[in-house]
Amino acid sequence: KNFPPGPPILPLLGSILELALDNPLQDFERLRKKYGNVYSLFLGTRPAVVISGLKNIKEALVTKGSDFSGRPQDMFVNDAIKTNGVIMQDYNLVWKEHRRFALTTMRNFGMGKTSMEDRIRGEIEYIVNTLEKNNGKTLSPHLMFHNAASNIICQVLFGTRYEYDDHFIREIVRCFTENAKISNGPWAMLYDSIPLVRYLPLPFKNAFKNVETAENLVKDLFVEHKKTRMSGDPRDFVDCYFDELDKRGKDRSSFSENMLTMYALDLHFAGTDTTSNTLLTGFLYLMNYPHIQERCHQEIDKVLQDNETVTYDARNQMPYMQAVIHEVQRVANTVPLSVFHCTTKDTEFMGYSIPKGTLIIPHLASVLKEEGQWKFPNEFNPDNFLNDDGEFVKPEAFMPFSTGPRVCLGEGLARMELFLIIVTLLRKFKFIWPEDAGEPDYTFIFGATLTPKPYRMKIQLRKVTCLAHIMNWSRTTLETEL
Ligand code: HEM
Repeated sequence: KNFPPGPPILPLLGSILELALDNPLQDFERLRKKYGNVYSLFLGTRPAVVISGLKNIKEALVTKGSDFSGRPQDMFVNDAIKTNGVIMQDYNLVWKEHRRFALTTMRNFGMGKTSMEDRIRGEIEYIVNTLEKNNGKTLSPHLMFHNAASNIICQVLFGTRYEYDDHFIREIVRCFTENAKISNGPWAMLYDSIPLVRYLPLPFKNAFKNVETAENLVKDLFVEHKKTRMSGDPRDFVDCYFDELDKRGKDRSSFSENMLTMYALDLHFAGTDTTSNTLLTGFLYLMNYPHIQERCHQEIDKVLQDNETVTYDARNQMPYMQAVIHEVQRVANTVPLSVFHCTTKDTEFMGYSIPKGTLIIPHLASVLKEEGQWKFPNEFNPDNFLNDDGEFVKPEAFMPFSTGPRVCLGEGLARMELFLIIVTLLRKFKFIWPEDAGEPDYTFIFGATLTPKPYRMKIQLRKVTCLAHIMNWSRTTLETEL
């Protein structure tokens, strides 16, 4: 009663036939135009409310944050991850304690401070090496960026990085890629809509096996950590968690080794595809808007001059670069439907009644292109983030990390990664759309995150202007020649 309007509901299927399974984003937009910024859908027998537009998303996720910050608990994805970890944890003490722990830990490790920067810069050296080896040639950057994002989060979690053919990382990536596909596909939909099928040996069982495989791999790492850790002198996130377990003694509240296993996998999953897909989108646009890339080069050269390292602080002197990176995130639209929320109690919203346990889909994509919020909603244009004086400004509608109590926990880390990687690479290289590549395709492959279609980029070392750069360039060029 008084539930938001929506398309007709079929028995068992609900309104699922309204959505194209391979990419429902256009359907979400079509339904928004027909039923308004707050409308309902039935995913099988499960009621859901889709919320679009800045005003409504803010009202739900911020103003009524405690009513709207739950997570659904009886879906395929919960059973697959056994409801440990933080991403799918309900709005409860376990979530609160673990979220606070991660934020404090990452801050102490330098979330916004130098040591986190060093971890990121260390990984950037590997990207630079790869690009230098390909000077004058073309390469496909997908694996390179994926590996870099994965390694940065591995450095934070486990204090180590991995070559891409390493068994550990290959298996983790395989498990998550397969599970992301199963979670977004028809088997998960069937699992969620018709509870009886859950007991049948259908392909979704593979997802449970994959989670077990990933858990066992991480548990092996914990064994190693326990052998070498020094209590009170943590090297990484896992050590910090063990210190926390020691500190809590018998009264561990929600902290446990099982929880850590899924938590580590959660953070790795959340921090890899998101960041790497944003980077891929960034370089796709920078190559095809050479005048924007050229302006980035000019600002970087002017601000950094012959400073050897790129620091995160330098962003405050680079309004244009900041605008470009934010614009990349706006068009990348990496997590278009956020992570699904759930109402924690019966609540009133925009004149509608929404019962406790209703699935909430924050349609972030609608805000990132909302008419009236942006100067150029449908263009790639850094002016969206610059005022008339050329200063960087961030409109309220910039919410690729979502908003409210559930806002992305890795936002600080992700922003630092994007700035350091993009600026360091643009400082050293020019990225060119290959002559034989045809027209660029800006459409995305739909999944838990949006991925740009595969592309190649041509690498050209820039004519270097400062001494530190010349020295560095000569050494690496010489090494390559040798
Ligand atoms: C460009 C990169 C990234 C984007 C666009 C992004 C976006 C998002 C979004 C939209 C959500 C859902 C928020 C909600 O439920 O309302 C989220 C949640 C989350 N993100 Fe990110 N993210 C990024 C990078 C990262 C990184 C690097 C980490 C790892 C440290 C991370 C960890 C998480 C976690 C743990 C959550 C769940 C938070 C909770 O449920 O309380 N993310 N992210």
